[in-house]
Amino acid sequence: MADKIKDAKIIFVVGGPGSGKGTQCEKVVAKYGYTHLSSGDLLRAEVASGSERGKTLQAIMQKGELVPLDTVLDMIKDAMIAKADVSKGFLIDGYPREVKQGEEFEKKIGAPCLLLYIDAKGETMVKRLMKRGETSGRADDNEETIKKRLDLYYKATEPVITFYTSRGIVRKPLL
Ligand SMILES: Nc1ncnc2c1ncn2[C@@H]1O[C@H](COP(=O)(O)OP(=O)(O)O)[C@@H](O)[C@H]1O
Ligand SMILES: Nc1ncnc2c1ncn2[C@H]1C[C@H](O)[C@@H](COP(=O)(O)OP(=O)(O)O)O1
Ligand SMILES: [Mg+2]
Repeated sequence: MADKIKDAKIIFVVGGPGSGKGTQCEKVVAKYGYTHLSSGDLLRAEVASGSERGKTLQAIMQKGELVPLDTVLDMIKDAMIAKADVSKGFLIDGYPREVKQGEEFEKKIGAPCLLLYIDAKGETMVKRLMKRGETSGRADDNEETIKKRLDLYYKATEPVITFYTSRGIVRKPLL
């Protein structure tokens, strides 16, 4: 099964919470026809299913913490395999959240050819998320959780940008 995605074109899309990852991915999909897979969307679908695993995930996400690496990586891998026959390439949005996630992805699936870094100022991200929270219904779009997500982004996810910059595959789209 995993053979199906062995040579897939992989683009990581990384940025802070509310930086506009999902918004930019939709534009890339419209222009290039790649398959958009958001780790957050996959996790929220599991929560919406009402499963026991979904309940555990919901509690973690509500606190603004990262769910276990194996859970999110398995979900992405399954979603990639399901689309392998029709996909021209994959936009992996919201992953890796920490360097270790990138390393495990490369071991189990393959290497990215590009990392799109969606950059935004902290205050912009907070403003956008508070606004999104008015209608998103997301349990994590509230002031307290937003602060934790932002702290975690700077601590755990920014090193991902540094890691892939040294490999020369980071591009920052001009928005
Ligand atoms: N370039 C932009 N300018 C203004 N608002 C934006 C921009 N990009 C995204 N937004 C808004 O900011 C919020 C977060 O965007 P989203 O794409 O959901 O980010 P992420 O997936 O990174 O959390 C959304 O409400 C979106 O409409
Ligand atoms: N790669 C990943 N590893 C661990 N947890 C993840 C993850 N991607 C998403 N999550 C969990 C924790 C996040 O705070 C939550 C929402 O993710 P998201 O939809 O990508 O949100 P954001 O608006 O912060 O970009 O889901
Ligand atoms: Mg998103």
